[in-house]
Amino acid sequence: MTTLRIATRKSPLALWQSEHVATALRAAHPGLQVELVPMSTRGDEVLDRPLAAIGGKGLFLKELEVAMLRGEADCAVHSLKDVPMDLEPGFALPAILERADYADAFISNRFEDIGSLPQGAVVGTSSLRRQAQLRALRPDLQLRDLRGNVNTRLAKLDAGDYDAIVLACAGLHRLGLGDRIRSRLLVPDWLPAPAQGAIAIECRDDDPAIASICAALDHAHTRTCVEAERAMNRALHGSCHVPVAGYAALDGDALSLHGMVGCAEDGRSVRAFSTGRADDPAALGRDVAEGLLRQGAGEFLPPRG
Ligand SMILES: NCc1[nH]cc(CCC(=O)O)c1CC(=O)O
Repeated sequence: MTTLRIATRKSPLALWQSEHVATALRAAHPGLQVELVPMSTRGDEVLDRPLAAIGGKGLFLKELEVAMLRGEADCAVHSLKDVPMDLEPGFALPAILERADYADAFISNRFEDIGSLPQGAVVGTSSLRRQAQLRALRPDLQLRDLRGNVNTRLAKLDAGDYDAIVLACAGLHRLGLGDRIRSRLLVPDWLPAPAQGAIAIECRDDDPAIASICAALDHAHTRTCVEAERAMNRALHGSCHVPVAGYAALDGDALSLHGMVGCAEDGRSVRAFSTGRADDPAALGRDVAEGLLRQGAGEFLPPRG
């Protein structure tokens, strides 16, 4: 191969993540040429409607997958939390990079944390998962939609449209905006999206040469954790239509997983925690999903079938 071509979305965060992968691949394979193929996706273009209404997270992948099928790119870089639980047939994730900060960030120009917001304050987030957790902690808050890339969302906060917003710490750190974080929202009180903070490389599953180049960046510890989180989400039929949150930690051989399913409208939620073996993260994910369903999570999930 002469040059490895990475398909990427054009948002500043996507470009940062793809550059990060390109740099790491060049370091892992001296002499390898790597270039980015930036492209726009429907998820980036339709900003006036909630993601759930226009087809969900897969929208951020589709155009990049088409480019790989057409031979215009060899692989694509994604935030793993935006990757659907079941990949399109014919694709694989040969590398999951070491997870950065997993936590959500509370961001405000006037308030330090959720607890110090005044009664009835306006908080911006379009994430059902974040809305459900905010409602549970503070039923008085007014939650308003907030879409667009990270810089757009910060600009809307600065324009005074919101008293506070919630974003992922990882994205802020990557864009050099870590100083905007007023407080980190931490496990177990607040759970992130499954796989938040992890970057994945996707490629065609019929191209072992490319998969093996990418696999040099795989981080086994992170893969174990996010497999537990994604197996839980899969067992719940989670998607961006459902407020599902989860975070797994690995300490030696001991894997643990916190899970939550909630209701964005009224903040009701169920939570589960369990521990399992590092060599079977999917079993732990299913175990926590069963615990959530036993407690009535089904009520918050869309009808099956
Ligand atoms: N939903 C968009 C998205 N996808 C990944 C990140 C941040 C980086 C990450 O979580 O890996 C963000 C922004 C955010 O949620 O604030």
